[in-house]
Amino acid sequence: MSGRLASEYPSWKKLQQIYESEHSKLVLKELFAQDASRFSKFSKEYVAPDGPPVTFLFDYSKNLITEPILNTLLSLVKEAEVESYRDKMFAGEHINTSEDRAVLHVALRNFDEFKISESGVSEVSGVLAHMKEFSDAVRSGAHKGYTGKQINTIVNIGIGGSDLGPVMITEALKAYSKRDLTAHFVSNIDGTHMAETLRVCNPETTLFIVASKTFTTQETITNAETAREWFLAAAKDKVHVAKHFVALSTNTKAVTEFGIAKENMFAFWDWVGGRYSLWSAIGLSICLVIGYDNFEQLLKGAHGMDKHFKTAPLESNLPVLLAVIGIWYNDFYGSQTHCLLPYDQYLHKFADYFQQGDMESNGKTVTKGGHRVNYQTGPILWGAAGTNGQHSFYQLIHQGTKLIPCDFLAPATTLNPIANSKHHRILLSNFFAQPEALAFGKTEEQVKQELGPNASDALIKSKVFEGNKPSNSIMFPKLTPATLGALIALYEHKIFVQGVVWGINSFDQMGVELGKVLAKNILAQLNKPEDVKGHDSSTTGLIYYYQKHRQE
Ligand SMILES: O=P(O)(O)OC[C@H]1O[C@H](O)[C@H](O)[C@@H](O)[C@@H]1O
Repeated sequence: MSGRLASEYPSWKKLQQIYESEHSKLVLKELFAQDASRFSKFSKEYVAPDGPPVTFLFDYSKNLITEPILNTLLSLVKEAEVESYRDKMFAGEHINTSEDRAVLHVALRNFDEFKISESGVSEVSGVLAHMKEFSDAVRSGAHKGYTGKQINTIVNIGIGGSDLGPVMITEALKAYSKRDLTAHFVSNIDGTHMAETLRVCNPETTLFIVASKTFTTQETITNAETAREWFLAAAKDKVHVAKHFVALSTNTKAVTEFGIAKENMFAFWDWVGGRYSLWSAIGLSICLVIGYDNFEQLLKGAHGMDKHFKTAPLESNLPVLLAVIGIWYNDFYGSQTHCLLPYDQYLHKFADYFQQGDMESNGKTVTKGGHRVNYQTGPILWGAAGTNGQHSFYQLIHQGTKLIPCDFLAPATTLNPIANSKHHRILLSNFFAQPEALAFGKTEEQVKQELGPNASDALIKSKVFEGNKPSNSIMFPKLTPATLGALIALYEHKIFVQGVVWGINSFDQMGVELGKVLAKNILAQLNKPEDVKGHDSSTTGLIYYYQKHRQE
């Protein structure tokens, strides 16, 4: 975040040389054979410094690294002054320079421990108390709808960071949820999303949560207006809106103009980035689903990781290690993508969530100093819950032409030990087997032995696994709210470290704007062909086709 080009650091140049001279010799099978203590050297157990008990094992031994490579990567982190920028973030300095804002999602889960002086920080506990009071009232049935019935359905209307976090967490922590409260999440402007949701809602028992940091996002405001119309068609009197609509936002004026009273608004501040906002009032739907106490555990789990990130030396700092291993593949091996593979059905939205977290943060081409980078920045992030991916895209990871580093995550104990935990043992056997197969593969010799003397050469070749595909494995005892909080914070800080090394601003998202502006202009031209002006022939042709075929 210094704005310097990463390629100018001495360690970057050294890493390039190391890669060129050594990468063909970096063979996992040999690295493991040469060093019996490789696992203990390249794995760490995280134990939360305090707060709710959280622990997990981070095994990074199946990576194409040696101690000298790792040390050089850590020198890169030093040269990029990551520690100093980390301290600036925790101190509330305005490290989001293009928007002149602090970056303080850590203040949302701080419980007054780190001293941070930025306006709004002292209001965090008040908003948490408001969230507790309101979620308790809805969950207990004390908060009633306009006909006196209990609320049994919530609809969170939001998009991007005002949707993905709550969706991911409410899925991940479903085991802790109030099962008689149904939660829906409407994000897309496509009317289908709202229409299909309203079809299963009853206006007397539904609470709408309008979640938008800016309260100007076209999708969210349009969806909220439609929901209000639908509600008023049944409730008739506007006075009832107060019991059925709340807002989560930084924009009091726009919330009030929409018709939601200040008492029904849960505030947050401009120093909370959208993709880092699940810890803020944006987490209200999470509180409603899992209860405030579990939400607080989630925050405390993340806070433990914040403390670790803030104080652990670089060589044992887990977000730093995760970040530099990612940089090694992204910038030196030329890997374009990174795969997140949780072996836990509850985490099936984990990769979707970090698609925004990582790609919106580090998908940048200019440094903070305005220079175009001459190296790769953020990876393309993707993934799915195991074992489903094994029956679809893993083929390419195993035998395709691309190097795809993977992170495997799994709980030792399942929250659903059905059939005597048989399912879980099968699941975990796959969690152990896949990284092993990726790393060590299967040689031509082994295939020949298996197939016998009559097998054709082509068949033998098709069954060879080259191996040497890197991965991290993260294993935790059980998926608890605090463990999930720590894992999310681990990846958040990984993104931070990588952004600082690449010299980019991980906290703005200018790239999202152009499409929004063009869409607004086109919306005003959709009525008549003669209004369609100022576009290339392709865009004009597409709009004409729509105008010819639409039926409204
Ligand atoms: O919460 P809102 O202000 O409605 O913003 C929702 C989303 O919209 C934008 O396009 C941003 O790129 C996202 O970072 C943000 O999360």
